[in-house]
Amino acid sequence: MGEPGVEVRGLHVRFGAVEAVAGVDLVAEAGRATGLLGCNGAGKSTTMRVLAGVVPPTAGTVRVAGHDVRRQPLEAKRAVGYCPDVGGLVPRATPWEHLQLAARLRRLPRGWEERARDLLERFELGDAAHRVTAGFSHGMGRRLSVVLAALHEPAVLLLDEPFDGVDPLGVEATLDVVADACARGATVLVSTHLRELAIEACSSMLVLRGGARVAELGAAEMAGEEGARAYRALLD
Ligand SMILES: Nc1ncnc2c1ncn2[C@@H]1O[C@H](COP(=O)(O)OP(=O)(O)OP(=O)(O)O)[C@@H](O)[C@H]1O
Repeated sequence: MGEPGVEVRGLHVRFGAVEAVAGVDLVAEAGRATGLLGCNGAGKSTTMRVLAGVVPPTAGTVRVAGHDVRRQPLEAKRAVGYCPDVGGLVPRATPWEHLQLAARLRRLPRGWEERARDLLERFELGDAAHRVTAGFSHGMGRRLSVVLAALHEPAVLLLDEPFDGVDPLGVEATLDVVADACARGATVLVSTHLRELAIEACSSMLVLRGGARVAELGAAEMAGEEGARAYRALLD
């Protein structure tokens, strides 16, 4: 088996007196989607931010596509496509301008426009491609954030709350993006509160509580009423 796409050992993240992440271990394999679940404040977004290179780890080792986020930050960031839980969009820019900027920053070769147009159509954003995002609904913003994360077919795709407030067509398009990424051998992490969508999108789930990992379950173990009860029990 090759190197895991994401490898986190003993991750701690502290913000002043708050320990947001308190010793998380996580190994996510290439070609698979892993869910990050847990209550509000469990440390999911902070873990995602560390993987995306937005927040530095206080302690622990974090490798993304084989690159240490502390020692090789640029290489690690290049390997990642990140949909943050909030923000990330420029209100006065259109989706097409966001895509142009992403393509330039990532030095994408000619031809990226076709994939960009295809993604916009898949996410029903074709008609809004040249409207500033300031007027977007919450769900439209979520969908555009997934498009931007997926544009360059990253080795590691990080989707933080991608389904939040998104309509069924957007959910379907997001599930397709996750499946496509897995099929081409990417490592996918999806943070969500929606257990049923996590089961659809991911083959295994990591449950966090109080900044620490409390369980790792297969999708089947989370399914149905029994799975719902098992998950609920992990949250208390
Ligand atoms: N920049 C920050 N400064 C101070 N505390 C922070 C900061 N970011 C996160 N925290 C704290 O860290 C803890 C974990 O937050 P985090 O956003 O990672 O949780 P989460 O599991 O993503 O929650 P949610 O499901 O509500 O999105 C919380 O107590 C939060 O208040």
